[in-house]
Amino acid sequence: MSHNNSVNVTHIYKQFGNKTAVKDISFTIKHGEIFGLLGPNGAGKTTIIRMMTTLLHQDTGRILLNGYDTSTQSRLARQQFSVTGQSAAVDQDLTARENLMIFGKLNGLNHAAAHTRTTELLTDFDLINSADQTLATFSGGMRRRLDLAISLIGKPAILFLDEPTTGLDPRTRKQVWQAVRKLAAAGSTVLLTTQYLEEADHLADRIALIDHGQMIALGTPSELKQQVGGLQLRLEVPDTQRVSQAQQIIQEILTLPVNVNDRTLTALLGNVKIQLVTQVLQQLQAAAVPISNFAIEAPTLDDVFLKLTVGKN
Ligand SMILES: Nc1ncnc2c1ncn2[C@@H]1O[C@H](COP(=O)(O)OP(=O)(O)OP(=O)(O)O)[C@@H](O)[C@H]1O
Repeated sequence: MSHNNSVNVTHIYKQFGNKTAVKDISFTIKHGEIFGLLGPNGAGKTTIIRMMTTLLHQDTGRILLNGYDTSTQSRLARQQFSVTGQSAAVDQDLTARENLMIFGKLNGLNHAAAHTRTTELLTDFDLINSADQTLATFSGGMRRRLDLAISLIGKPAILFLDEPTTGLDPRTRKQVWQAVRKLAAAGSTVLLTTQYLEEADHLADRIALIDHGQMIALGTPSELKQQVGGLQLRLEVPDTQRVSQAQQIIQEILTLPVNVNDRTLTALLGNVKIQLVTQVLQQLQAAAVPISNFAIEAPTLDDVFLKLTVGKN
């Protein structure tokens, strides 16, 4: 069956008693896309995922996974996905290969098919050289890669990935990111929930920001950052006597508000042409205003998160 979108979520609502946990959420995810679902604690992410994975019924609205309705065709919908949690039910005393073989058979593969798939996954996740070691000897990163491999044994079209790198060091985190990218490149659709905005920034093609059960932003990481105001100019004038002169020069050229904090001047550049910044530097030099620090900074997803969700919780 072929469908334009891998996931279609349309106007879903969920109420617990008199608390509306999810309010009119809609989004689509394309085949092979990595989609990030972000939001502060209690925003409604888990409730959305539970409805998408058929563990909970939405009150109204519709969820289609590869065209199958999670409410009316739940068995077929369930065949479309796999869920990777923070702790897969693996056996510490068995080797990586043995664990994969067991899950292969649990997924209905015969011995030969389970063997082939196990070797494929061990290779894909760079575990082939440690395949016959027991999990007790595995590092956190190796364990996480094995968890991912296990959730892929039945070749799911859609993968729900919950906090895949929590507790991992930066190096092993990057290994997991690489494995996820490889997966999506091979055509799997990935729905990622994470507390690390940097992770979503690196991995997700698009991000939905949820707060109080509602979608408050949806876009690529760079589109979301644009909402904060794009690039920011920051410069420092060491001589406090000259700060207001510098502020005036910058304001005149950029025709933008310039904030002053002690010796540091900042201005959100918005749609201002970057060439104008060169003029700022030339004018400051012509006026003999010394500068001790200069930067043009891109906002981070943290800035987006703070701007769009702060004060509402
Ligand atoms: N079974 C339930 N009964 C009553 N209230 C619930 C239930 N499940 C969730 N809620 C409430 O719904 C809201 C959304 O919760 P949810 O767990 O979906 O948030 P979350 O975004 O996953 O949060 P976190 O990041 O902390 O896991 C919260 O206010 C929560 O208390």
